[in-house]
Amino acid sequence: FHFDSSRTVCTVMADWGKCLDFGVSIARQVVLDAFEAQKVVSLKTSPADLVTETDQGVENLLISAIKEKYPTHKFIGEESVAAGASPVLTDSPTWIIDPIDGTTNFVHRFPFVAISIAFAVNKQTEFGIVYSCMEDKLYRAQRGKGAFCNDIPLRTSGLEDITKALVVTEIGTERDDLSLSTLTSNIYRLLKIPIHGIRAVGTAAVDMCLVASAGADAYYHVGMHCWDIAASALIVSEAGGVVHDISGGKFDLMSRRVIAASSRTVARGIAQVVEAFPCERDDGLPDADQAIGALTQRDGHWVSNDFLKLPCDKPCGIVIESV
Ligand SMILES: O=P(O)(O)O[C@H]1[C@H](O)[C@@H](O)[C@@H](O)[C@@H](O)[C@@H]1O
Ligand SMILES: [Mg+2]
Ligand SMILES: [Mg+2]
Repeated sequence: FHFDSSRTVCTVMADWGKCLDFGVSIARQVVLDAFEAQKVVSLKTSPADLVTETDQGVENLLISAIKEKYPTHKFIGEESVAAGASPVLTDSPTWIIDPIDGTTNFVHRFPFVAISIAFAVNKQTEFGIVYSCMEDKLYRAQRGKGAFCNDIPLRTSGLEDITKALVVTEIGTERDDLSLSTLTSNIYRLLKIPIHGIRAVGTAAVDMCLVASAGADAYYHVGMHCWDIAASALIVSEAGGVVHDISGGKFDLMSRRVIAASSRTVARGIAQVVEAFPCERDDGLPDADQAIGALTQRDGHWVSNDFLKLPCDKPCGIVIESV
């Protein structure tokens, strides 16, 4: 099976604007109509991880609208994954969808709620949009073609001096001691640099679009999901920003760790003081920390105390001569 990604991307590119504008315009009306209404709220992974019938309805609406046009494409949707669908990103053309980013805000009528849709081929995001519903701001980017908000070009602040930075992050849905102590100590260490301040809007997608539009200078988080940031990571980089792993290394969309910043200097400054707590990758593969954690010392060697499952899904042992 040879997948001609260039043709598919061009085809989808040719009319993604119309297709998505159509999908978003319907989804937008559903969200706005439901914003003031009473909601039926369910819990997912914690007492703070909320979902409503509107999240599920908007996701179904978007997926069926896109499927009608591109029946062979794949989907990673937040609520489909919650219902058991596989979140593994393959080389196939894949739509990564967060139907309502900021569900807690939506439930409480805190007016920052976004729809996030990204399109990836060969695991590379080709375009993405974030629609901030209550602000009526449509952020969009196409790889190599810049980033825009309501068709106005976006540029990050370009700030290099972290002591002058306004940083956004999220409290997330974790409520265990390790996650919360890591999260709060990260905020403490950042403020002691010092920096100008920290904000949390309640939607990762809008947080990152604030970095792209110079409303903030950086965003960092551990625990969000690929659907929260797939579109906005491209919007930040197309606005001249940088997107890295929380360690300052290479960004990995499925790792649930990110720093998006106005410059590499600011990103490095954040990476030097923030720590990550362990959280399972979106695709369920072992991450580097877990892999090392799975090793024990024996006869002076580091040996794997169980087999690591690698992307090839074949068990294998690894021996590290020295660490
Ligand atoms: O509202 P969601 O789509 O669930 O995304 C939220 C997430 O649940 C929360 O943990 C935070 O990471 C927010 O920044 C996300 O936008
Ligand atoms: Mg989200
Ligand atoms: Mg969501």
